[in-house]
Amino acid sequence: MSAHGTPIPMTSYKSGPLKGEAHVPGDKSISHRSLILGAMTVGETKVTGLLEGQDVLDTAKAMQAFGADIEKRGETWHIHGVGVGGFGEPENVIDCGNSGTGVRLIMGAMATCPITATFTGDASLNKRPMARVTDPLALFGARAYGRSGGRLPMTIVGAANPVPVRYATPVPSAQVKSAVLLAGLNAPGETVVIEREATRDHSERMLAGFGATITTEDTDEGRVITLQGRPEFTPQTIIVPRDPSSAAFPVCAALITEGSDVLVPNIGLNPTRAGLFFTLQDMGADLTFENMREEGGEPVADLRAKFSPDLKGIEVPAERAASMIDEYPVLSAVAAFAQGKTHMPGVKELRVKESDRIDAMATGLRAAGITVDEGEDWWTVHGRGFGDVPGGATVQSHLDHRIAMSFLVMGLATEKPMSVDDGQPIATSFPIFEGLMAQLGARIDRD
Ligand SMILES: O=C(O)C1=C[C@@H](OP(=O)(O)O)[C@@H](O)[C@H](O)C1
Ligand SMILES: C=C(OP(=O)(O)O)C(=O)O
Repeated sequence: MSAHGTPIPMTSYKSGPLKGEAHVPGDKSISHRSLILGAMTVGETKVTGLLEGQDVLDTAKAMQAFGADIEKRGETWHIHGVGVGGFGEPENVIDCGNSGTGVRLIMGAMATCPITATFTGDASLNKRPMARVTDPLALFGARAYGRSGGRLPMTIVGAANPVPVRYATPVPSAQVKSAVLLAGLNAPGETVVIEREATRDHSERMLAGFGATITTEDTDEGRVITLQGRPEFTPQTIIVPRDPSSAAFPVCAALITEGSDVLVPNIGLNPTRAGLFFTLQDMGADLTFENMREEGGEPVADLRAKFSPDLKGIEVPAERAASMIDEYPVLSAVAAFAQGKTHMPGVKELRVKESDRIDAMATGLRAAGITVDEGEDWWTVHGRGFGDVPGGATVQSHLDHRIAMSFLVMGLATEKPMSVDDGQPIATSFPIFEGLMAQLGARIDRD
């Protein structure tokens, strides 16, 4: 969805106590992958709990353009796929809207099919680097023609006779890893991806679920993932777990608002995703995992977050970065209410998300009265402690849902309200954010 409508300015006001249950939507990463793998499978894959955020809806549309039949009946999405290597050539440009995951995974999935497709996105996506994906796709035999700097719009000419690839990812990125694995599906023989730092492993888990032969081995080189090409996929019934990256917002809101006690049920605690929650506990948050269990091969718990007035700033371990990469914006908002400094190293990937997230957060935090230091690969938030964060700023969301939601959560506990210039991007990942927060007792208004 490239067309960006009228901005929606929003303001959040000191609130609390927040009480009740927050039922957040389905996991965005798993939702994209369900649609793409379903589209690569002959027969009917059924998905419930799919995130109906704009990013995922754009991926659904794209899969239809490549030939899959996708329909929602009742609460279930039904996908009739075309098989591995069966994608047809889209008649039109594929618009992935705001979604890095969507465009990069789909490029991978089509790169070993004998077809050509052109991709575009919104103003944010068209600034993001794509060479990280097109470089390894070239090794399969695919060609990419984009704007300078490897930016969208971009045309990919798929390899007619793909060869398998062995690729060590130069950046810690599940999107790059997944693009290579999806391309490897239609290459004969063994495709190998090596990642120095483990990133989210939803693709590996789901590929195995659909019937691919895929192994993961931790070695001195890093994590080595080996996939056998040209598998026979079996349609699946998928229940998408709730998104820990969305859960982060009500959890953090509860920690910083006086008297709060919020339960966020059924949250996936896959270790490659759960870093924020351990970091908050390290800061002294009253955050507990209740009813720990296993569902669909993933650890799941109900999160209980209570007002935590004595948070302390910490050193966030760099090796934890990949497991909480999307949560640094909201963590930095919480860090403003902690005593002392929170130092966050090893995070240069934050500079190439929907916005430069270090710059976007640092600018807004400073406007709200918080000192922030930053370098290319790190930043430090100087917390002022609970009850001493001025707020009173209007900040830019830069077409970035997580920036918008982070400042709106922050404003629930600052002395003066916090405003964002545009809350519209929230719909990409968390379309029910406003209603859910209101139900808990948060005052977040459209201006
Ligand atoms: O694979 C995925 O589903 C995602 C991977 C991460 O991006 P990178 O691969 O760029 O780190 C993350 O930031 C994004 O929200 C979702
Ligand atoms: C980085 C994100 O998404 P994407 O890369 O898919 O745009 C995100 O959701 O925080």
